[in-house]
Amino acid sequence: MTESHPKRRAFAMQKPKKTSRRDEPKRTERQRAADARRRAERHAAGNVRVSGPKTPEKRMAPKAPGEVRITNLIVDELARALAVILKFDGPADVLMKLFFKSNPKLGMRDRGLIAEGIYYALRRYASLRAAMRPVRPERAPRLAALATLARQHGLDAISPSAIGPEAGPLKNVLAFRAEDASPHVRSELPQWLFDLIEAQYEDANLLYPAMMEGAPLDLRVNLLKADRESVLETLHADGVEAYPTPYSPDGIRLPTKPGLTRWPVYKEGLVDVQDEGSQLIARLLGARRREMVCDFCAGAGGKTLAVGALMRSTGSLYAFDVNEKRLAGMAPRMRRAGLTNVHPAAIRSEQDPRVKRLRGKFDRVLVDAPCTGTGTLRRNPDLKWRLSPEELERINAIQKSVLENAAKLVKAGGRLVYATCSLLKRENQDVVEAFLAAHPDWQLVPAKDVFAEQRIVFPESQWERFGAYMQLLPHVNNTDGFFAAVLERSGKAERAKPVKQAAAEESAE
Ligand SMILES: C[S@@+](CC[C@H](N)C(=O)[O-])C[C@H]1O[C@@H](n2cnc3c(N)ncnc32)[C@H](O)[C@@H]1O
Repeated sequence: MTESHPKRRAFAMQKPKKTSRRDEPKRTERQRAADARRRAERHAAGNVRVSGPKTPEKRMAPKAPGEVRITNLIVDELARALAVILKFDGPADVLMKLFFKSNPKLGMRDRGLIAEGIYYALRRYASLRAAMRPVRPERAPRLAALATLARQHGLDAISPSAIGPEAGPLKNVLAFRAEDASPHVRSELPQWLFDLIEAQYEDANLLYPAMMEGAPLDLRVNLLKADRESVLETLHADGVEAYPTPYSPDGIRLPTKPGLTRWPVYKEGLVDVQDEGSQLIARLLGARRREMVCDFCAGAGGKTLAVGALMRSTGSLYAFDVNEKRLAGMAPRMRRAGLTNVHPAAIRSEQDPRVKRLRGKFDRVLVDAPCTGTGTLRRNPDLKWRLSPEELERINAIQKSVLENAAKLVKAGGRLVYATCSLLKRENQDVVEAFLAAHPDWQLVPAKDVFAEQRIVFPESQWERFGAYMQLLPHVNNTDGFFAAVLERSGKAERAKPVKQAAAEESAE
C-alpha cells in the first residue's frame, strides 16, 4: 500500500492534532520561571521525566505482572482504529496493518492491548452496537473504545483520566444486559447469518461462543525436510509449548503465538503455518507420487504446498487461480519449502482456454472454492459484518461454476475434492448434491475411508453426524470450520498422456 492509500489517509487524518506553541495560551512570568526550574531539575536528573502530576500514564503502569492498566493513549489509539475498522468497508487485518504502520512509536504492550481490543469489538459488535444504540459505534469511537476495554478488562482497569467526560455515557452503555437482547445479538451475528446457522446446527448454542474465541496457531511440518517428532523436539528444546495436532499426522499446535517467522524451523522451511483443517483437506486429496494434480483455486498456495509435499515433490502439480497477485505469493513459499513440482498459472476464469486444453488429464483436482469464510470467524471476525445474503448468492454461483468446470479436468477414475471454509450448507452439501444429481458418472467417496487409508481416525460420532462428508467445527474439533467432499469420476483409471503431448495434439486439431 502506498502513502496515498485511502485508508492510510483515513488513519492519518484522525491522528490527534499537534498543537503548535502559537496555539497555546500565553504563559505568565511566574509560569515561565516554574517551567525553567522544572527543565533544570530534569536535566540534573539525567533528562528523565520524573513521575509527578505531568505523567499520569506512568502512575497507571502495572503494579503486578500481568495486571492490565488501560492508559489514555490506549483509549485514544483504539478509538482511532475503531473509527475506520468498524465501517467494515475493507478487511480488518489489512486495516490493522495500516493502522499499526501509521503508529510506529507504539510500544509492544500497547500494540497488543489495542489489537486485542479491535478483535474484541469485532467479535462482539452486535452487542456493542445494541448497547450504544442509537449511536453507531464508529460515529462515537472513543465511547466504543472505552466500552470495549471496560467489557474486556473491567472498568477499574481504565485510568479515570482516560474516561473523563465519557463517564456518564459509558455507564449507560455498560448497563446494557445481553440477556435482554434478541438471540442474534446474544450470538453476536447478523440476523440473516444467525437464521441460517440456527436452522442448520442443533448444537449452534455451543458453536456461537467457540466462534468468538481466538484460534490456536497450527503448523504443518514439511515432510520433504523434517518429521513431526524432530520439530517437536526442537521446539521443546527452545522452551516453546507445542503439541501434536489430534488428527493431522503432520500438524503441531502452539497455544501461544511466538514470533514464528524468526525461528530457524520456519526460515529453513521445516514448517509452515496452516490450520489443522486445511492440512486434512490436503490429505483428503490423497495425491500420490508422480501423479498429475491440479489445485484449481490455489491462492497463495497454502494447500498446494501441503499437497506438493505429500507428492514428495514428484509428478506435476498445477496451481491455478484468477488472482495473479495472490498466486505470485506462492513462489517464495515454494522455494522455502524446497518444492520443485509446482506450476503456478493465472487463469482468466474457470473457463480459461488453458483449463479447456487440460480436460481429462488429471488424476486429482482440488477445488478449494471461494466462499463466505464463515468457518474462519475466530480469525476473521469482521467477515460476519461484511457479508450479506446477496454476497452469499454471488459466491454460491461462482462455486457451482468452478466445480462444474474443474471437474472436466479429471480423467476417468480420477478424484476431485470440493472444499470450503464455510459453515453453510448452501455452499457445501447443496453444491455437491446439485453437482452429483447433474452428473451420474460421479460418486461420493466417504471421507472416512480416505482418512482410514492414511491412518487418520476421527471418533465415530463425526461420521454419524456428517455421513460421507468431512465437516470440521470449532466447538467439536478445535479447528476452523471446514467442509470437504471427495468425488470420484467413474471409469477405469488410465495414465494420462504427458501434458505437452496433449497440448500439441490440441493445437494440431
Ligand atoms: C479459499 S481461497 C483459496 C485458498 C488456498 N487454496 C489456500 O489454501 O491458501 C479461494 C481462491 O479461489 C480463487 N478464485 C475465485 N474465483 C475463481 C475462479 N473462477 N477460478 C479459480 N480460482 C478462483 C480466489 O482468488 C481465491 O484465491
